[in-house]
Amino acid sequence: MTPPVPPTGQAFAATDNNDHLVQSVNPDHPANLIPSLCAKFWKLGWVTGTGGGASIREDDLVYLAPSGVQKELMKPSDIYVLSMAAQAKSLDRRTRVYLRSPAQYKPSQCTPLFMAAFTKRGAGCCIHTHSHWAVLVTLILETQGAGNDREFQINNIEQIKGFGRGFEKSGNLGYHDTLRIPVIENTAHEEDLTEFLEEAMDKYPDTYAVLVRRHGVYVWGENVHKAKTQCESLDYLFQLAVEMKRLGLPWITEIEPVKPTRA
Ligand SMILES: CSC[C@@H](O)[C@@H](O)C(=O)COP(=O)(O)O
Ligand SMILES: [Zn+2]
Repeated sequence: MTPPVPPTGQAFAATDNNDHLVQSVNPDHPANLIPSLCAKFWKLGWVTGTGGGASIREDDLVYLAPSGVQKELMKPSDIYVLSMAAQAKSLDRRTRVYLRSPAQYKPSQCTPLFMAAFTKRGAGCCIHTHSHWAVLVTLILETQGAGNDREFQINNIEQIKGFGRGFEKSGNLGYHDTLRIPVIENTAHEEDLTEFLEEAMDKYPDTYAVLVRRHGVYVWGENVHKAKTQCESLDYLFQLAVEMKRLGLPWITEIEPVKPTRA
């Protein structure tokens, strides 16, 4: 049955809170998957101290975590649900049209940033981490001065093959391709990052991630599997890059594609 859509800008009454949207025995249902993924991400240091999070889109429905909660302890009943179609009809894009809204919480402050990945890239999942490695990479870039601090670049590392070529392109990057991730400056309030994230997406149409200086990273993918594996690949590369910097090794190297020869 299609869930009822509330009029623009209005919330459902508590008695009509569409609880069925977050009730499923399927572990892959977004309302079950967001808590279980965040519990895994917490162990990686990605969603420490209520920071970071994840959102999933399935067709028209977007599933979101509450704001300021311990993301590793969330329950399916804590999850917000909104309709993209109802949202698109809303005159004020800052007014969110929730089909389900747990009364005791507020929705994640990352909501407009997750929505940017869903609307501009058709993503099925977006992950936000406060990983030390992501933050450290932005700090290292900062020391390289204006002009060189707005993009992370790395090439000739096997894990780069963990990334898709780009939006609406098939296949993955190759070993010799350069992975480029834009960096935006942090703002006092999470939602104020939205216009800068969208600007970076326009400037880098093929990127699946945007770094936020001294804050973390947003990573998306066409489905949960791709968002998660791209986020893992990126975290691996960020950690490697920090260690390479410590060892005085460059992130970009001029290695000509060579045919391996037998000894
Ligand atoms: C540790 S507070 C972090 C928040 O300000 C924000 O950056 C964040 O990532 C999570 O926001 P939230 O609204 O709790 O989902
Ligand atoms: Zn954050």
